[in-house]
Amino acid sequence: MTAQTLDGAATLRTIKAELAQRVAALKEQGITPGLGTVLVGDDPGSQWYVGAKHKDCAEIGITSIRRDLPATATQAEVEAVIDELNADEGCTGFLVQQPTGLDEFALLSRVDPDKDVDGLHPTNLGKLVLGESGPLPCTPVGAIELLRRHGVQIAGAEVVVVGRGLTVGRPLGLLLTRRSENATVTLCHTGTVDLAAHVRHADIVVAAAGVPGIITADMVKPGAAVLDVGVSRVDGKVTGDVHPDVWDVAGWVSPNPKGVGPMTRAMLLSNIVEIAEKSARS
Ligand SMILES: Nc1nc(=O)c2c([nH]1)NC[C@@H]1CN(c3ccc(C(=O)N[C@@H](CCC(=O)O)C(=O)O)cc3)C=[N+]21
Repeated sequence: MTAQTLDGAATLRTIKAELAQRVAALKEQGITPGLGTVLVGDDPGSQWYVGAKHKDCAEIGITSIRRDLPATATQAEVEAVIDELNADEGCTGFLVQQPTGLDEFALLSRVDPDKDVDGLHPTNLGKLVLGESGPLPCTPVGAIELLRRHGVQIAGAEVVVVGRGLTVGRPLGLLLTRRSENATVTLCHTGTVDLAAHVRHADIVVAAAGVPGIITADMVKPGAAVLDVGVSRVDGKVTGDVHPDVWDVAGWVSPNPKGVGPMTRAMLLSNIVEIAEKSARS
């Protein structure tokens, strides 16, 4: 038996086609959405991600505003760029690519929460906890959307999330336990004593630990859906948290690359379009 693919690359293409129509409708109302990015330093991975986001935008008619700063940029210099983008009317929303090596909490907090396309501003994470609407974090929402678009049932499912990071694991537990999703979530992490015992019960496993191959075939319930969110580089190649043998046991697997990564970009585009549509209504 081999698992079916949760195809993030194909789903990104579908979502882009849907969003292109909404962008065209906005343009008829005289609104052109604009995405800003702030990149600090010259990490090749970060440069690739930011480049991909702007390419996506160009394809669907979203304007790009790109601010690349040298690795020597100070906290104050990055904050000045954030202030500039907060004030820029052509910038619908923007993000500061992580990691910056600077005080990340201060940077996140300085972004106008209404322009926070990452959904990581303390106000927006607070809204998520409180059940209020607002921009949502792209990677965990992308993981949920990937399951939904492949018909994997979330309501009633036992979900094991491995990883408690700010951008994936922690918000994913909050998202999946909302009434609208109705999953039961166990949040595992490096302090979990017996990871295998938890994963074995899961209908859906989300591996976001950043430990190559941490999810092995013997841990997975036959037929389960396994999402590989971990990104490590082993010998220059992207390597996920899911061991390749898991494909023989699981019902669904999201590959890595071409799984949740492209979905993160899809949800970023979706957040931008939603902010622009909200401004069109007001
Ligand atoms: N403020 C901020 N917002 C982010 O959303 C953010 C960030 N910082 N820092 C880094 C992470 C990582 N991230 C990815 C985006 C796209 C892919 C992606 O599309 N990957 C492709 C190609 C992978 C490759 O070949 O390198 C794939 O999975 O198929 C992956 C990872 C966004 N992040």
